[in-house]
Amino acid sequence: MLTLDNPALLKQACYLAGNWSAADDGRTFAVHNPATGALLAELPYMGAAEAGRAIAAAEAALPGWRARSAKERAQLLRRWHDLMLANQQDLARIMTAEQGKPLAESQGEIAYAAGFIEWFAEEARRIDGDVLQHPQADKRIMVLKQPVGVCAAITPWNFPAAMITRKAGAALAAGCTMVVKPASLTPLTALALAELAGQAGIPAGVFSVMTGGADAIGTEFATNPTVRKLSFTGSTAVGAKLLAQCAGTIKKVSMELGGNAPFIVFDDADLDAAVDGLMASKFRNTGQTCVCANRVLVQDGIYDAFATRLAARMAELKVGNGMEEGVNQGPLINDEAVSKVEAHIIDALGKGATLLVGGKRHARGGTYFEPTLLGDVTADMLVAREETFGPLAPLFRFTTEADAIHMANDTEFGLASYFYSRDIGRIFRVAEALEYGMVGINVGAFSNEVGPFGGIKQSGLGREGSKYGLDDYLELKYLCLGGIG
Ligand SMILES: NC(=O)C1=CN([C@@H]2O[C@H](COP(=O)(O)OP(=O)(O)OC[C@H]3O[C@@H](n4cnc5c(N)ncnc54)[C@H](OP(=O)(O)O)[C@@H]3O)[C@@H](O)[C@H]2O)C=CC1
Ligand SMILES: O=C(O)CCCC(=O)O
Repeated sequence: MLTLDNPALLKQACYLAGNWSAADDGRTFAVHNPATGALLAELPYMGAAEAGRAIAAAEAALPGWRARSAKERAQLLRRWHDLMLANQQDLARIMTAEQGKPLAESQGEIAYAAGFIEWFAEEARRIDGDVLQHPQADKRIMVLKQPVGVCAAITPWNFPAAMITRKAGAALAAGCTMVVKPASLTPLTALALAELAGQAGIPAGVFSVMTGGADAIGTEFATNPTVRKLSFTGSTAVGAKLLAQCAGTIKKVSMELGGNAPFIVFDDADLDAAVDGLMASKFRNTGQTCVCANRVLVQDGIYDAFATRLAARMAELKVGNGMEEGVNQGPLINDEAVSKVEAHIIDALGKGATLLVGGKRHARGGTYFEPTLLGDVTADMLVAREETFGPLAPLFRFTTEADAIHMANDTEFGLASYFYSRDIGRIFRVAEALEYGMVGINVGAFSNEVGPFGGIKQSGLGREGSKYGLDDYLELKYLCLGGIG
């Protein structure tokens, strides 16, 4: 049983056009706690018809929302942010219950998620146009920035709050309206955020959250001509499908997809700092993050020392129910996630890797898994190519800087990368050579509302958060004014 200070935050309905609604046919699906298997809620299993109505409500709300002054929109966003922080403990409890991450991480994610709303409330006031010099003296060029219009978003289960606010904060600040479909595994945090948006005074239809059939809702979002932009965070396969579907109505898209992050430790690195950085990067959310280190590349001269220090730190990790005090590794999200980690370990050991720590399902049962360290991992193993999305750190050995850059870039993905070095020349050379949207240099965690988050290659399109994140929700309009002279 989930105990909350404000039980009204635990929803059993969807928030469409400002009303709490059931599916048209009354169908529901169950949401379970991955730590215990307990049933948390039965939620509406909606489809294309309800998605079409949510989009129509977002269209109806658009003229009023975009006509408000930037200051008014900013004030409402600010109120939403404040309510998120006022309800931080309950939101974190809901998140840990449905997602499994330790409560401290959930509390951190609520603060991170609220940070995007606060940031875009501030940025809303600075959506300024431009006046440019025309090549002819009697004319002027003006550039206006206007909201894209109705937006839709599909979000994943690994960050149930922040992946919504990073999109919705920018959309609402720009003057767009938005319909969100959260992951079916973690919809309760999203619905609690919708409750708070309503309490903040964000008008009906400006922000809606609907749950149900991913394929039907996704197809409606991607093909309905009223939707002018679709923003997606999730797997590359689903992102590619949505991108193709969006082509029919030439929508703007933002895609934040899978990664295969290299974490490079050079001989000249501060080893303790590198171990700290890897622990932060690899084991955040039990390894279920698209920016988690997926391949740890370690230079020959410090390979053994790094492996020994890392193994000692990993042995300290406490696996358990995220609601328990002191736990820093929760369960994996489901059985498929466990199977993928197991498959990567079995494949690597079969091809010559060595097991240094962990390696199997945790004695607690369920979807708990032992934090695992593998040595002597090579490019022919599955873990070199695929995102593990679990608590597995594979160590690859390299000799030269050129080898490290080649190995790091040898993937179709380009989201996050990390390296540790104290040589300033190397820092510039390697940072410029890495084919990634984000590079952590002597840091293992870089996510915040100010930095532009996003990837290249098959990791996606567009940037979220930061002063650049608003651009994805704005259109430029060119006005040419004559007859001045
Ligand atoms: N970039 C990232 O942050 C993430 C990457 N991943 C990667 O993807 C792998 C698989 O995770 P998974 O949860 O299956 O990711 P998915 O891409 O399947 O799910 C992400 C979101 O997309 C929705 N979705 C699923 N199928 C469709 C569809 N046909 N049309 C429209 N929307 C759809 C899901 O809805 P529903 O939940 O209802 O199925 C969910 O809201 C992970 O192991 C990881 O490697 C996963 C999550 C986040
Ligand atoms: O895995 C993800 O897609 C969420 C990104 C986490 C972050 O914002 O750091």
